[in-house]
Amino acid sequence: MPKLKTMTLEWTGDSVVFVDQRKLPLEEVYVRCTTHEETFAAIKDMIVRGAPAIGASAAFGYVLGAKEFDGNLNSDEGIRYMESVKERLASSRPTAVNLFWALDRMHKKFLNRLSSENIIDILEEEALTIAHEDIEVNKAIGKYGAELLRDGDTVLTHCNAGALATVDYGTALGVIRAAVEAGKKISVYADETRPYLQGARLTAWELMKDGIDVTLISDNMAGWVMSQGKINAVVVGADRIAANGDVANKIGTYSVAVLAQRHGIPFYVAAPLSTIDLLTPTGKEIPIEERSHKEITHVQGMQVAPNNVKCYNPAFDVTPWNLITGIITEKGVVRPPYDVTLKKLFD
Ligand SMILES: CSC[C@H]1O[C@H](OP(=O)(O)O)[C@H](O)[C@@H]1O
Repeated sequence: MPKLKTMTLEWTGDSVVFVDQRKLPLEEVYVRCTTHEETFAAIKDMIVRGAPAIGASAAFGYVLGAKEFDGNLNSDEGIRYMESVKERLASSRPTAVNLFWALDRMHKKFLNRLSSENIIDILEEEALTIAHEDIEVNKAIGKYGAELLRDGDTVLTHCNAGALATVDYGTALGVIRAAVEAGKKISVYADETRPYLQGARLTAWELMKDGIDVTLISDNMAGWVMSQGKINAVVVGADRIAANGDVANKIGTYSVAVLAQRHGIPFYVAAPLSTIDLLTPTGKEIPIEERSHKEITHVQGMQVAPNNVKCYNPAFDVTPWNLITGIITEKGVVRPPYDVTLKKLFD
């Protein structure tokens, strides 16, 4: 009996199993990780992706690392080994702060309780707590966000900030789910989100499975759709929110925010407090991951560009705080000045 099983991942006690999100929606293939190195690879290769999902996955990877150690974890060697496990998992992807938040939390628990005989059980419990908390947090985000949407609204979203980007339920899609659960008729326009196509492959798939009205568009259609008056609000996820409210999210989010402002459409970011990084002052300091050029030159393995063409593939961009109408968190919706209101969330 798995100790935790959701659409995104399953914790069995000695492995973490992911649905391979690279293969969705055409194939549901599962990948079992029994070591921290395999979990590192699953995050790096985007078998599992999405800021909160990455954080929870790394937490389970940390537990697997502790289980691998052949010796006494309560020793200098054991402490050095767990520091190496933390650093290895932290090196999988640089932008989503949830990864570092979860690993810091796991490592703090390890250092505080390493003399306990059942340290591995304690670490497993902490990873499960992180996972279960994520689901509850997403439902709270959904509740607050749903209050911003009216019956009959059409929402545009970018990338996938759904159940597959979290342990379950989703952040931006959690807002849409909660509004529908509250009885509101909500339609969604989903950007396909080149180059990795999280919108086409994951968001459209999730919403159709839930019976929520979704229209898939290519990224370059967002402006035209807005100019036709089809969109009432934009709701997206986040990978890291800086102390001043600048938001790093999937590449293309910034363009959507500019278009939303141009058309007088409210632009909301849905994210848990674990995505807010008060130690990063502004978006300028957020590390932006660059990924393989093959993600641009190939679509699902089919080459669509000339051999050796020069490419630039930033996986994220930064939306300045002054383009963001509100940030929907599990503690409510915060509005500018974010350098003040975000800090208050942690009082
Ligand atoms: C709920 S966070 C989802 C966030 O993560 C995605 O990035 P990636 O698919 O590269 O992990 C994207 O930025 C989403 O908004």
